[in-house]
Amino acid sequence: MSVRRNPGTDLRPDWFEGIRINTPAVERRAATLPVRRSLKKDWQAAWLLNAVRCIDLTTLAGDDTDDRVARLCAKAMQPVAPDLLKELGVEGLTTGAVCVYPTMVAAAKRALGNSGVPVASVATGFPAGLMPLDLRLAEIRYAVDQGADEIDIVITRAHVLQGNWAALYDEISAMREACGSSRMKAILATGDLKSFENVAKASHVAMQAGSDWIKTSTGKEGVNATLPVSLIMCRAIRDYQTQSGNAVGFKPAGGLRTAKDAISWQVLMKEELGTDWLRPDLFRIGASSLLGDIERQISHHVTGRYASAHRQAIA
Ligand SMILES: O=C[C@H](O)COP(=O)(O)O
Repeated sequence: MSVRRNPGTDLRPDWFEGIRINTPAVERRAATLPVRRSLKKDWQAAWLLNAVRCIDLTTLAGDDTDDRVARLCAKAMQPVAPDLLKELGVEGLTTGAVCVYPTMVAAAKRALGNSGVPVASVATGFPAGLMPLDLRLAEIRYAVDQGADEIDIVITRAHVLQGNWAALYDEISAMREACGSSRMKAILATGDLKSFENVAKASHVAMQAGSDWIKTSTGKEGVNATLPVSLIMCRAIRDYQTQSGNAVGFKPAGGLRTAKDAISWQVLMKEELGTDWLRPDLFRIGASSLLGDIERQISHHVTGRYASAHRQAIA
């Protein structure tokens, strides 16, 4: 299967400079999403299983070890108990990827073997990104050498806050080049960007510079993924596709913890971008502790009761 890439474009400020956001309208629209669908039971299970295949199962903690990463990878390869999957008639379900720090990539690759589950590595001085550019690029190359299939970069927030779109474009383009054939997600750290206009413009620049996905947050900002900010980013993806013909993926990350969150974000993708954006090549959910609640709800769907805690996912 050929791997989808966004080739990017030249920097085109004319594609985004005129953007104005009607904040109350965005917030009203986002507020309707969690209640928009009263999903029938069977559909609910299907949406939860789909969320699982789109999760970037993540550990990004200072006390990560090879053993913890190996346990995470075991969960990524078998995210839902086999007896539940059998009842649902589902085989071969894995998460979309695992996401780790660069020094954990080799351990993740070893643990995942030939399962086909990709390894995503954060890089570029995650989470703040305040390192000289040559060191950030070297970190990308290190993660790629270790075997990372995907690289989650962070941007220099100051470039956005100062409206320095050329500097932002050049930085992300250089990162894209350093990624080589590994696909790149650009983390905008939207909680740091001060306005919806900045989020929209940074989304456009990141896509023009060749990001394969745009991602909301590191999980370490004061405010991480929200539905209003995700709506802004999805509309930027839609506009960029109209302007350039290229499809770019979306990854909300940070603070997504419940099965209800997983469904709300999928409703957003379906309504704003269409069903192509419910597949792992165009949609990922970055989460360290979402899978447990999803498995709980799937278990309830299959057995009619909630399983005891020891049966639930570590993540
Ligand atoms: O990219 C993924 C995020 O770091 C995960 O954030 P979380 O720990 O709030 O789920």
